[in-house]
Amino acid sequence: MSLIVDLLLMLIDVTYSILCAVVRTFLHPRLKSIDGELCLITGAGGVLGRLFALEFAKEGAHLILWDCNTAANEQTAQLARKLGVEVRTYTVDLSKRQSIYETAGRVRAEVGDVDILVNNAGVVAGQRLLECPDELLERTLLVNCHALFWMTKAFLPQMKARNHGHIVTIASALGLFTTAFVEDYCASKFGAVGFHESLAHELRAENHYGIKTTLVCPYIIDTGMFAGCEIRKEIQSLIPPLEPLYTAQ
Ligand SMILES: NC(=O)C1=CN([C@@H]2O[C@H](COP(=O)(O)OP(=O)(O)OC[C@H]3O[C@@H](n4cnc5c(N)ncnc54)[C@H](OP(=O)(O)O)[C@@H]3O)[C@@H](O)[C@H]2O)C=CC1
Ligand SMILES: CC1=C(/C=C/C(C)=C/C=C/C(C)=C/C=O)C(C)(C)CCC1
Repeated sequence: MSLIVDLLLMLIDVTYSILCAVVRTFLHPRLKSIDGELCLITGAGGVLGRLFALEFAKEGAHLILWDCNTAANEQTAQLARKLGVEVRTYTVDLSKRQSIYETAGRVRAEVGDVDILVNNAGVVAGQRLLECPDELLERTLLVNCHALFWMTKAFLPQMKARNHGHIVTIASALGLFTTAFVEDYCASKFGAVGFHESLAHELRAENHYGIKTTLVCPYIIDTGMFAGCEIRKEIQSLIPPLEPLYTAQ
């Protein structure tokens, strides 16, 4: 009996979500202007991070780009500068709390208050749990989940003081449901989703309506991060990987 009720509830939920998506296809939500805003993107040397940087730059936002890969981060910066915005790059290890706090201090001193924070950097161990070195499993939690605490502690106070800001969490569909062999990733992304939801509640409870939050939970994107990941052959063509540019836009 409870299985039938569960199935019915799921059907109502899915139907409602599809209806909302159809309505949004025709009635686009109002876009807010980010012209002149200061936007910090983590993992900006990666595939999605670079595309986010370029999309934000096209809208006139100035950029602060963070990545552990200095060369890739600089490449993103060069591409963004061609679009006429100011860009600063910082090399940082998001798996280390001290590295985050030190770099955040430099940003506050050298550039000023961040308006939009895009927590995009992410990693996956990519090995079976029992064969995976402990450090690699730990790193996934540190980068995908713990870093959200430290980034928010570093930049939310100035947002609260101005009642202005936006915190974007790039989580994953694997923060909403699970599949096999990605225990570290699922644990970290479920953590990211929980973090986002609690933070959104906090901002509402404190009447900080000028600070927005956005949670992004994409399915597999064609960036190479999940290159070996395949779904059942029968449904592969029905749900192909997402295009990186489509996802960023
Ligand atoms: N690709 C996919 O299928 C999906 C991805 N996502 C999420 O989207 C986000 C972006 O993914 P994607 O663009 O594919 O990944 P990429 O690997 O292309 O980009 C991630 C970037 O983050 C950097 N990075 C990794 N670890 C650290 C660290 N400790 N400190 C600082 N920077 C670091 C990487 O540097 P380096 O390359 O040197 O490690 C890289 O430049 C991630 O959060 C991911 O979980 C969500 C759903 C699906
Ligand atoms: C869509 C879908 C499925 C597979 C989902 C997968 C495999 C998602 C992987 C997401 C990743 C790797 C995200 C990275 O952040 C199932 C379970 C077959 C059931 C049918 C719907």
